[in-house]
Amino acid sequence: ILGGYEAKPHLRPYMASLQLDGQHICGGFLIAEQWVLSAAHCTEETDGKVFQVLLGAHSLTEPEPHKRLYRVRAQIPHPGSNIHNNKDDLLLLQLEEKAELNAHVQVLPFQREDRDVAADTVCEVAGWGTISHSGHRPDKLYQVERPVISRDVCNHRTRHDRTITEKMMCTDSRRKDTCKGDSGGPLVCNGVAEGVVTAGSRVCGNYKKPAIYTRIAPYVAWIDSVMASAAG
Ligand SMILES: CC(C)CC(=O)Nc1cccc(-c2cccc(CN)c2)c1
Repeated sequence: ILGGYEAKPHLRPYMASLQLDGQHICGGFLIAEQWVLSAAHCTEETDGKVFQVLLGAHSLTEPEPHKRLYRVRAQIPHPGSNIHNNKDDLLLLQLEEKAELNAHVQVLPFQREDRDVAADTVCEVAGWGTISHSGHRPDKLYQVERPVISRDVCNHRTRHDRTITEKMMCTDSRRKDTCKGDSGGPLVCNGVAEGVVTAGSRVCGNYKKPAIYTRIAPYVAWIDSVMASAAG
């Protein structure tokens, strides 16, 4: 997160850190007791290894009550996701067991109605992604508020030049922005997850490259069917 600030501990009890060998790779969030939603491109550099999911954390390294690392039973990327574009950039992770819910571990509801969030709506995004252009990785969760920008503005020739589909949304990226390691985290508008951070052009804090999110509502049928099929 660039241009943001340290989050108040445990006010985002749905936040997940996707880790490999104890290292934070991407964000994610709890959508059901045994399911985390994240971004498919987070598996690009994992060389087939399966993530572990840290829940209930504020600091990545310090011991905290209710902080717990879960094994993953299954990792299911959306069938349409690929490394060449940001399309269908979603990843469902089934935990080995149901997460123990408490004050620090909670599910976040996601938007089920497929209607665009109005431009200028101020949403919030949090993550353990880099907090400086030099790539400093924070130990604590950071957050930032960002206004939604219209798809027409985001698709302008000088911005993302018609690559933003109706299944994506954008926020202004002038100074304050998402960055490496924030992928997979939720864009929360009025307390509801509307989008999932995707890397897009993989630049951060440049107003010419607004932040891109995969909208969740268009994927409700896929999410529900995967969770139903693997239930139990
Ligand atoms: C395996 C993955 C972690 C590889 C990856 O995603 N790299 C990478 C590098 C630079 C910026 C970003 C990035 C992420 C989220 C939002 C944005 C843009 N605001 C950029 C992402």
